[in-house]
Amino acid sequence: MAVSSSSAQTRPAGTPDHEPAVTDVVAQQIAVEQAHVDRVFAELEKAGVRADSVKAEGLARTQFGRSVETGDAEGAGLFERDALMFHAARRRSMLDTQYEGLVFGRLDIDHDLKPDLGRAATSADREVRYIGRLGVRDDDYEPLVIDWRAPAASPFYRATPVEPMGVIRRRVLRSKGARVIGVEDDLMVPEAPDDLVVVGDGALMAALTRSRGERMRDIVATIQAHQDEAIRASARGVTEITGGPGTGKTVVALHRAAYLLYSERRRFESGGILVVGPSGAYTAYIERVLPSLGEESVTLRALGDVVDAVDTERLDSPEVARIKGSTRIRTLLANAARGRVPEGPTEFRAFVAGRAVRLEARVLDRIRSQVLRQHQRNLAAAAAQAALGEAAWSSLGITGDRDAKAEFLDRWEDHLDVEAFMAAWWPQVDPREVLLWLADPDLVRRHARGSLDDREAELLAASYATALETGTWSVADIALIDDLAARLGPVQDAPKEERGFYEIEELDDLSQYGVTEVQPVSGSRETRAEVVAEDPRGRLLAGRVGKPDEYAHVLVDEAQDLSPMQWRMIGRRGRHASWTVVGDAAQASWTDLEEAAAARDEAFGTQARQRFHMDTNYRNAREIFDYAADVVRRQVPDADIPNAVRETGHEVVEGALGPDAAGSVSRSLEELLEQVAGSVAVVTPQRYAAELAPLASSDGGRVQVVDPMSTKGLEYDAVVVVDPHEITRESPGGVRVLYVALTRAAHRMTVLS
Ligand SMILES: Nc1ncnc2c1ncn2[C@@H]1O[C@H](COP(=O)(O)OP(=O)(O)OP(=O)(O)O)[C@@H](O)[C@H]1O
Repeated sequence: MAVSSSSAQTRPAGTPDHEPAVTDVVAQQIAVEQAHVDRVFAELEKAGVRADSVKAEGLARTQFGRSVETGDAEGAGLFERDALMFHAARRRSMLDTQYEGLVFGRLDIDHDLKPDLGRAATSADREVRYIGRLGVRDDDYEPLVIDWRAPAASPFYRATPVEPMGVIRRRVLRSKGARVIGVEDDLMVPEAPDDLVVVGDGALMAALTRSRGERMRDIVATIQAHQDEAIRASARGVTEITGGPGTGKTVVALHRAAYLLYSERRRFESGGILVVGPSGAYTAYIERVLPSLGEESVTLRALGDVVDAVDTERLDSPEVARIKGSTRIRTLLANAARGRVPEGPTEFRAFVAGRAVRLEARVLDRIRSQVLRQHQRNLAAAAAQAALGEAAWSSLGITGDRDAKAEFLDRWEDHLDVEAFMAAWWPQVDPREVLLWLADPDLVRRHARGSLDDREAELLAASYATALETGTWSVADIALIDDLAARLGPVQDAPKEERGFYEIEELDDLSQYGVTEVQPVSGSRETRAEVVAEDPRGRLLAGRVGKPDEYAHVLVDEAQDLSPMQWRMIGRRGRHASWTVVGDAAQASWTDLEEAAAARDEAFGTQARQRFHMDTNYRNAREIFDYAADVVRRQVPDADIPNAVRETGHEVVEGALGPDAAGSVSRSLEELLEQVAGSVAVVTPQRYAAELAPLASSDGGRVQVVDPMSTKGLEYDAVVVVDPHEITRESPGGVRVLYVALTRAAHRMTVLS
């Protein structure tokens, strides 16, 4: 640790009159900052009491909307809200050991600073500004801490020695709860004033060297100037953030979400922000970032979890995923959604108003097509019944008798046979049912004629047979369920009286047997759960697929992986939204980038776009990243290769896998567990997954065994990459997915071939 300046004024009382030891100076600086942090916490305690009463009056949330810097009633409302958030955050912090400090920054500012003159003003002319996760003022309404998102905090992120923006010293405070445990300074002028101590080797390096936990941390104390630009960019239109692995795209995008909620709270809190990521592991990994920034109102969804009632992690084979992801499949979905219900009736026969009516399959098909041209299927039962009635009357060949027709149609409306026929011919169709119809290869071939070949039809049908066996959907199915839901319309409840009727019947039946306690028809939760557990089909159809929620802002991470069908699904949730889209084409697992780009453009509409490019890799040690970059460059010459900033002196270790894969991997694992303090991952292709799975229990949960696709967006202290050749062979994106696996390690990596 470096101490570049100190003086008698900054030494603690009683220090002998010689240069103080480095630790003394640091301890003393920590004590100075601790005094301020204590004041902030004391103020918040008082504010907590005030905030509770504000809350009781229901006022707090009606007064949002302006910067915390405002001195009027709205500012007060915002401040009380911050106090409320503080109390929520504190409760959370007891559970969350990662929670790092409410006050994390300090600026010493000289408003008349002339950078080229070098020396800055003495303490009397300087302003001290503290930066934190939320804004806090004292009784006189003087700011004790400024919210990191407020304009007044901006120099903390933007000041550089070339353009210091008045800042002499930028200080980052590290804390554990309310206790300050370290400070790191950056000097923005060539020489510090005598009374200003500068300690530390820079906060960024300190942050990057720390070990990785199970959850991503926020970077609010060390956001870099180019990242800050993307975070604070205009909320309108589409913001695209690109850059290679580890360049902070995800973490920047999440801070942007927090910034949008701060700068336009009314719009984004009521309209909602949706964050979509590649997998459940990813959402679990990032889920603490926004709460640690004080924001709880963002919806996080994995691609397998975008549609309500369905949540899956199962991946199809690359071949099947390609069929399900391409918009070519829409022909099949459209035809299936418009087609006959399998096993539905193929003709209608009944006596209505004393007349024998018979309608053949051809007529029924024609009526169905006509009705569906104007209506969504699930909303068209009444229209279908009416059209059927007209057709039935025409089939009788009676002309000119208006009264007879009116009487016929009247009887038709509530005829029991017609009702029974309608229930079978035009039932409410769950979009998931339609997908399960596709387990029939003949039906797929018939409906997909011209859009899928026979082999593709075969593969697709087989995948739905698998769904029916396992009771699980695949991630790619979710977008198809969503597409079908949009075609079919929401499933309608049966009319209320009807249900009442059955309930009474059941009640009567049971009472005959002396049963006194009667369950509702839908059954108790336990019974339903049991049925669902033993019945794969029941599992696939559990819950209700509702209308998609719409959001005011949609943030898509790992956007390069979205298939065209997934873009359409997300697009339905952001029809009136602004977007933040984050990605790196060199890490793509969806191969037809052009088709995906077209679907993405359709989702964005004609909105203006702004682009930000990140070119510094903050995750991987330079040795690790150079290794990965060499691999990807060979096959993807135009890959966007960032610059890794941190060296460790530890090269990537290459080894042989040998016939005993588990033995080789576990030896490498032991070494890595010795070398790093945090998380270690074994990234393995499918071939060794079962054999290596037991390694995950080693070392108190520090080790994870994961497939390459599931590591997207994640990172670990150390990684063993197993059989890179096989990873390339089995993955949908080939070497691009291997590139993902090779860029997950922060400090150490072993590759076993
Ligand atoms: N300014 C910063 N200060 C401290 N750490 C940072 C900073 N920027 C990025 N990082 C760290 O770098 C790592 C990589 O960030 P992130 O996961 O957001 O990168 P990414 O570009 O999304 O990567 P990938 O495309 O490989 O998933 C994270 O540990 C993140 O906390």
